[in-house]
Amino acid sequence: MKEKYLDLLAQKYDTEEKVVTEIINLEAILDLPKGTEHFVSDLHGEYQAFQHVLRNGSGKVKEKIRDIFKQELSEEQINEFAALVYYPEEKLQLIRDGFNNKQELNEWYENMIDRMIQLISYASSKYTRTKLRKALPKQFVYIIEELLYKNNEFTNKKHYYSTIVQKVISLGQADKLIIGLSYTTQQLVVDHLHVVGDIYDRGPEPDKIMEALINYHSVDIQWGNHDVLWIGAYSGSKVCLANIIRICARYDNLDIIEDVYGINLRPLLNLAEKYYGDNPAFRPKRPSDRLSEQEVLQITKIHQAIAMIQFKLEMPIIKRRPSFNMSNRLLLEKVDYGKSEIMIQGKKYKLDNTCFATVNPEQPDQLLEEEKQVMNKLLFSVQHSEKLARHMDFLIKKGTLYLRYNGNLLIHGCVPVDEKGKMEKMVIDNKTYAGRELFDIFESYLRQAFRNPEETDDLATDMVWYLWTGEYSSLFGKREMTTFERYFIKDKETHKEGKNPYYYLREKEEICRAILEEFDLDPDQGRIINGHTPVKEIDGENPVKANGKMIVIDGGFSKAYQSTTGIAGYTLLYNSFGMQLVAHQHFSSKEDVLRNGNDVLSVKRLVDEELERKKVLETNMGEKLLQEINMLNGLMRYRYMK
Ligand SMILES: O=P(O)(O)OC[C@H]1O[C@](O)(COP(=O)(O)O)[C@@H](O)[C@@H]1O
Ligand SMILES: [Mn+2]
Repeated sequence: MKEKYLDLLAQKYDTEEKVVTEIINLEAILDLPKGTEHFVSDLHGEYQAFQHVLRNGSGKVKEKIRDIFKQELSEEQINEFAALVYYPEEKLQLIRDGFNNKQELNEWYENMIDRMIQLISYASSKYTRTKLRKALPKQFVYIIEELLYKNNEFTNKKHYYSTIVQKVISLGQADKLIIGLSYTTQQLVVDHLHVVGDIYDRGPEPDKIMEALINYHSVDIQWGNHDVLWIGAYSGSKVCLANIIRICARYDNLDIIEDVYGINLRPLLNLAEKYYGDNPAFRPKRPSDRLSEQEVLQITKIHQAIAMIQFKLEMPIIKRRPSFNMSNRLLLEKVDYGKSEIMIQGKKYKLDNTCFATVNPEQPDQLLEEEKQVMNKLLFSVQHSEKLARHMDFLIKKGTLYLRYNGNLLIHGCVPVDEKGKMEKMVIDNKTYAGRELFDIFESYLRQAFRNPEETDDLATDMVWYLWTGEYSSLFGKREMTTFERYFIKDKETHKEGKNPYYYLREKEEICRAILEEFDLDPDQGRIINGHTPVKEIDGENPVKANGKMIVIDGGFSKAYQSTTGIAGYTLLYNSFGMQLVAHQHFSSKEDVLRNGNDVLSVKRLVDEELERKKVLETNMGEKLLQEINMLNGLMRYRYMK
């Protein structure tokens, strides 16, 4: 077996020199400082704000510009330069419009190209030349390398370089070069991106975020509860599908379903028009000015129709899966339809804003024939949307339920524990799981559901819905989801969703250490990185918990939640010098950055400083490279050193 493998390897490295070169190359990489990891979470469809954080590398781009140019450029010029690197196409347009003389513009080009080359040279100092080359715009690699490796000490060469730049300008290529250099800079400041869940729901453009991630140079995703809801819908779960449409209606985002993913809502609208009227509890949350009263009414009707379908669809699942332990959510059975009341935990509540026209009180879990047909059509449409297929494929390919990366544990929600901090157990298919094993079995069910989209009611598909809303789901982390109560009961007491004890126990170092150990990570070195719960900076909450073992970075991108956090949330950077938490102020708009240089105010907070600069050798990637080196050494002995 081993020899066969080495023979295969020898096809790629077919000369002694090739093997030696690769070994030396890999050894050199191991000795370089580790690349910068960038952590973001809870993007919730806010593409513009996300783009900004991505393009400015949570402040890294400006930091590098400042490092090099603080002596020669004013703060205003630094902001201008940074805006150019973030949004080169638009900024160039503005700059060009500002010049009325070609000569001056050309001087500006020459200056700018020179500065950008300096910036790239600085930002790439911890990479090999090969890696830098891969990040350069393809059509300009030769030119940029000539400019990069110039040596100003030999002034006779200066003329040569100036000639190159002037040629680029006179041939009308300056804009393209600057744009290419800007994207290279963005790529160099962040080596790898982690998205700690919740790309979808609430905001208007999750699809654009997906496209940006698909095009990003290096990324992994830890699924959030909202992401698995979309995966569930695509995998055949009708209840997940009802949920995503309900949330889109609630946030006035039905465009995503109809226009972006091409899913026909007409059958649902017809049903909605037939059975529902206006209802204050179901009006969209942030109706925009672009909506007419008629459109608001339409959305309100769709919202009710799909919410009622959702409540009905939940019931058979709860009944066929006793281990989900959700029988208290069989709410439609607890309603007194005559009196419009409900009994919850022994207490009677009045129901308001009800819309039970399609409910048969004798059999409240029964869908009308029309409702069934609507759901079948919707599911067909969802499973045949090419764009959705591409996005869901990517989520599955790059995503996991949790990730161990460079010694840290990345999870969107929580590790379900009891009050004492012991991992909660769940019985699935007659076997008991807890801790890491529970995560692994959840993930394998999700993948199974995705592989079998034609199965709509099997355990795997039901399990995806459980991940959205179940008590021991690592993504949800709450006792129950009180959607029904939020729509129909005034008393806010019933809206509470009791959190898993994890959310107060994670303040304790020993709990976090135990979790890290459960995931086979070194508790002295590792940390847990969490998303999901907005950090209420307003109330003095600290995102760094448990003596630094726990970092909560809910990005707070979601506009709907910014009033509860007081800021626009956090992102995290982890480079060879240590970890830095970045607090972002509310993002106004791209135009504001472009015109006024008003970058989001990002305040850095040091989480931890490495005593010695961390090298690639000490990372996940380093481990892989070491294995490769070992194999190449093996090949060397086997083939060439006889
Ligand atoms: O803010 P909305 O639209 O009422 O949604 C509230 C629901 O969202 C959830 O908070 C889940 O979403 P998050 O993962 O963003 O917290 C549920 O627990 C809750 O019922
Ligand atoms: Mn979440």
